[in-house]
Amino acid sequence: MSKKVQVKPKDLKWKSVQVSDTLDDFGGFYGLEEIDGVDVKIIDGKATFFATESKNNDVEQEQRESEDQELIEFKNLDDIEEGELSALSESDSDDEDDEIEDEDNLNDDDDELTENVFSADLDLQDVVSLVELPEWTKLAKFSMTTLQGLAKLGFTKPTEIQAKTIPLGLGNHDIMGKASTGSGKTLAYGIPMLENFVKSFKSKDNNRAIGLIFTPTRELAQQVTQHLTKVSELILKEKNKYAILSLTGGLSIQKQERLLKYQGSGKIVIATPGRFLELLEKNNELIERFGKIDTLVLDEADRLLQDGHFDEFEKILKLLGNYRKKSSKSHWQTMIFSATFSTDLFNKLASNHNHNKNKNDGENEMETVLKHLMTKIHFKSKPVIVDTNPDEKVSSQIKESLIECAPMERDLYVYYFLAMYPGTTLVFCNAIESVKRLNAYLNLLNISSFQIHSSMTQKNRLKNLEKFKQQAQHNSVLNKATVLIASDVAARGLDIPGIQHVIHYHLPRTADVYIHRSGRTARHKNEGVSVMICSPQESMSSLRKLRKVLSSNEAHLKKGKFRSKQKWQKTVPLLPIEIDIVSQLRERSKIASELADHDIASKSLSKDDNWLKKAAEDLGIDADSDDENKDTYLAKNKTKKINKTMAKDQARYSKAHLNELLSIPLRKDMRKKYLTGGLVNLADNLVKKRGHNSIIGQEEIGALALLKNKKNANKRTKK
Ligand SMILES: Nc1ncnc2c1ncn2[C@@H]1O[C@H](COP(=O)(O)OP(=O)(O)OP(=O)(O)O)[C@@H](O)[C@H]1O
Repeated sequence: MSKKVQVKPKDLKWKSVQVSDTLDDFGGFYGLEEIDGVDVKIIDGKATFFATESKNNDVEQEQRESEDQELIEFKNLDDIEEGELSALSESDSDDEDDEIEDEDNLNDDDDELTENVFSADLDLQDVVSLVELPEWTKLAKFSMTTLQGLAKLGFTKPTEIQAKTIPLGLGNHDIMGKASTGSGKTLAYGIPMLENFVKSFKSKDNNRAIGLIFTPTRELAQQVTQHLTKVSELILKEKNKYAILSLTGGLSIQKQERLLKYQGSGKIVIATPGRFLELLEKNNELIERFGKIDTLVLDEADRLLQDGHFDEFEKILKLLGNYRKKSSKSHWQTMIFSATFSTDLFNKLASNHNHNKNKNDGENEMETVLKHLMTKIHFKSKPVIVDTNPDEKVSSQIKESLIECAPMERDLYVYYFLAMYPGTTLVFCNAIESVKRLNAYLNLLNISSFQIHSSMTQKNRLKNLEKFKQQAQHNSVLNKATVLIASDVAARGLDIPGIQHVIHYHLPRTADVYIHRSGRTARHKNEGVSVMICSPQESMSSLRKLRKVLSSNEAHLKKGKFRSKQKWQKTVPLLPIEIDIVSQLRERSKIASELADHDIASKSLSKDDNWLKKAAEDLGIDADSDDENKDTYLAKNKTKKINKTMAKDQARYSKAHLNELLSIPLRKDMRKKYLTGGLVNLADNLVKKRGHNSIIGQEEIGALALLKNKKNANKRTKK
């Protein structure tokens, strides 16, 4: 009886197996080999090979001859049943160098196979552990690709909205999903679509488009694309590099048309309606291609169905719907998701329906909204409504607060907040000019600040977002503030990791914008702070309206069980302010504000002059500045800007003065003249590096902890 000895995977003599040359018939296989007379045992989660001794010598002998033809057997992970693991050739660690050396000999195709189909670090241990995601596998049967993606992202269990909607999505139901911001809606609709995508590799029509996802902003489309790509990275190999494709404005349409021509590209498309309509109208073939989709998704649906997106979206639905009818295929599955679905957001939809009349007593808000939606969007059947936050409007993981100040002191209190709580902060302004100005103001105060707004090019928006994320990572170690200042284009859906605070520099115009802005913090299971800065007048008017909408939850009104509406929340807790710190910041803030006004006004004036000169050149006339003065609007506008500028030496002096002030450390309780005097031995704290990073004598406490302590303190005093 010949003895079995352990052999290394690379010493095995694999024989390649002839298979048909079209990928489809591989049933997901990318290359196939077989071997006989070798046993495989799983030891410590790793495949170990045992060959008969005689085989072993031959194996070594022949291995050298067949080395460069080596095609390694890879089984598409989706075909691996639990517990059944084919013998996958894998090098153990001491052969790593040879393995790398071998790879150098592989020709391009083999390179592609080795690198594309199976990442070397995904050894059996990982594959075995992948199926051990019980919280997911008890929900439904998922492909190994999806489980592998979820395991790699560390998503050990589904969020509530995912657990409730994924089985419905896999069951091809139409869905209307509502869940608080940061609760995982992207994968709630993304995973059922990815499962169809994985299955499509076994279907004959491997080029068919599987799904279309529409988002209201380019950034969100980019983010959803990245999110889905990460989950399905295992199957998205060179061959499928463009299978999940983002098609948005702001980037080259020619390139997007070229990418759509690649074999296997655009099986899942994430698009903004404007650009997608432009592509459809330029190329009828795309109408046929995307008319065949299985699933259509509207992310941030309420925003998509207003703000002018709806007209474009309606045209897209008509083009694809007409094709669908002609091809007499059943209608596609439709899933619409948002954190906010409130009837007043759907006025445009309900314009030809007076929704008050059509509203049945006790009908809840979601049903009313859905009724209007169904007049505009053709569903396969009545969508299943999944509402995981019927009561609260703002995620319960967000601590809200308010800073009341004079209208001209907004800058000062933003500066105060950032000085006191140097974390990662997102500041929202209602106007692009305010974004630019605040960005200049904070940079003058040596605070890392970046801006994104809709009048920037797409490339610059994405670049600034990237720079902000990198700087935030760097600064968090140094406990320094990093700020992203944004207009509401950034409010929706952006998932920027680690945002600790959201500041509303201006009060949002509607409740849903407030919810979406605040939802940029407290993502998934994290907590965060949302601070509104408003004047006393605003507190009495727009803030009261905002709070009333946020607190009114009609979900409580059930037919026959009329319960009184929750008393709307009269107050949001005021943020405790250290007046002595504010007083030390006042002069710096004033100089920085003036310099920021000067910067913005000077840039704007020079832009106006250039524009006028260019316009005059184009018209072949002299740029006569008098013309400009004759135009009262231009003249007034110009005067306003000139009044904000200062003479060059004045600007230089102010800057020098500001830098001098910035070199003086802030100190709590200015009254204490001596470091060792008073109740707290400041010197001791300094030596032991206790207390606030940049304010002497100030205790180190974050805004979230401060508000939580305050809330608990209030509870205690009420008892
Ligand atoms: N099952 C999960 N386990 C852990 N984290 C998850 C899970 N699903 C999603 N996440 C993470 O939670 C964060 C929020 O996800 P996502 O952006 O999909 O939320 P959302 O509900 O779409 O938010 P918004 O309403 O702001 O668009 C992301 O960072 C995502 O990676």
